[in-house]
Amino acid sequence: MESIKDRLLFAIPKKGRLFETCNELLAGADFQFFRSNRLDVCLVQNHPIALVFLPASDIPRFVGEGNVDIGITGQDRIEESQMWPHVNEVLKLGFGKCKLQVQVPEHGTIQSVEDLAGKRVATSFSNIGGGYFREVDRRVGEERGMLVETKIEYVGGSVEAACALGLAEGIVDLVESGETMRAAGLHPIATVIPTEAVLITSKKRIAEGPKASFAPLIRLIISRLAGVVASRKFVLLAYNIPREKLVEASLVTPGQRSPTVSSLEETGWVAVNVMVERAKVAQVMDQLQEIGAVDLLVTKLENCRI
Ligand SMILES: Nc1ncnc2c1ncn2[C@@H]1O[C@H](COP(=O)(O)OP(=O)(O)OP(=O)(O)O)[C@@H](O)[C@H]1O
Ligand SMILES: O=P(O)(O)OC[C@H]1O[C@H](OP(=O)(O)OP(=O)(O)O)[C@H](O)[C@@H]1O
Repeated sequence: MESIKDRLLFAIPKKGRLFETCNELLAGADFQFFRSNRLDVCLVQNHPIALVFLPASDIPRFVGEGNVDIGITGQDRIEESQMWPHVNEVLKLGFGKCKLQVQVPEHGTIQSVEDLAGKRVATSFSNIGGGYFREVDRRVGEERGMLVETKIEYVGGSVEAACALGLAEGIVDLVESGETMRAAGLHPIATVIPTEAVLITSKKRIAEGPKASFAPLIRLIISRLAGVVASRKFVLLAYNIPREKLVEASLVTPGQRSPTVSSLEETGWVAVNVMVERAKVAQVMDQLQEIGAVDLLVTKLENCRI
């Protein structure tokens, strides 16, 4: 295999929730690679980059300790590995969004974190969960005038089963749709942190490593991924509107800098092209129609730089 020594090392989650979208991002940014079956390192064909496929939970450490230059992982994993001081978060990627929540059986006697203090909590996030409950214990201990110590029980997966199996009275786990939580008969009583996938760079590798010359390549990765992320977040909206309604419509669709406005052949009418957040576009179209816009067209963005 060609040497990876002279290449920038880019860590990507090798499986799990972030894997698929990471691959889509890399393809969207035109980083071309072929990954042979089960091989965890592969070369990008059109740039001096080697992709290293690692567990999402290990990526903060590899980046933080300077073994790789740049990586994608969840903010929760960075917090859990206590690597924030050693990495720079350079881009929020807009996927892998969920919350780390304290959950308890829906119909049980424990219905607040204060009720849970001093009992057992199962989690794969021992550092985050431990830190959170140390603070709860301190507060509850002061109120009760006694030492309160919640026991953190580490489990590697299927955390939601812990209460039913009698291992713990509550859990700390990730929640996105809430389906897993509800299926296990649990409900949330507190949010510990929100999280999403981010691009991180190594402070150590950049400061001390022999790879300072990779700075332009890191800037290219950030700029290309930011373009793909923005193109997933925004759509292009085009509409026609009487010129006298343009000011009012521009308040609803201000665009990135300002809307692109061109005259129509029909006197008194203009055509507007503007970027709108995908999640808000239906509501924006309703508002524009109320104002008097017609011929509204939404186009998906393939890529962009903003
Ligand atoms: N339900 C979810 N919705 C959105 N993002 C999630 C969800 N579950 C996990 N994530 C994000 O994806 C990251 C990886 O989670 P996942 O459970 O896929 O990892 P894994 O493959 O089980 O474990 P490892 O970290 O060992 O690779 C999490 O740290 C979190 O940031
Ligand atoms: O709120 P939801 O949409 O149901 O998602 C939450 C679930 O997703 C994650 O697990 P995942 O399914 O990735 O598998 P894992 O248990 O192997 O980590 C997380 O650990 C929860 O169990």
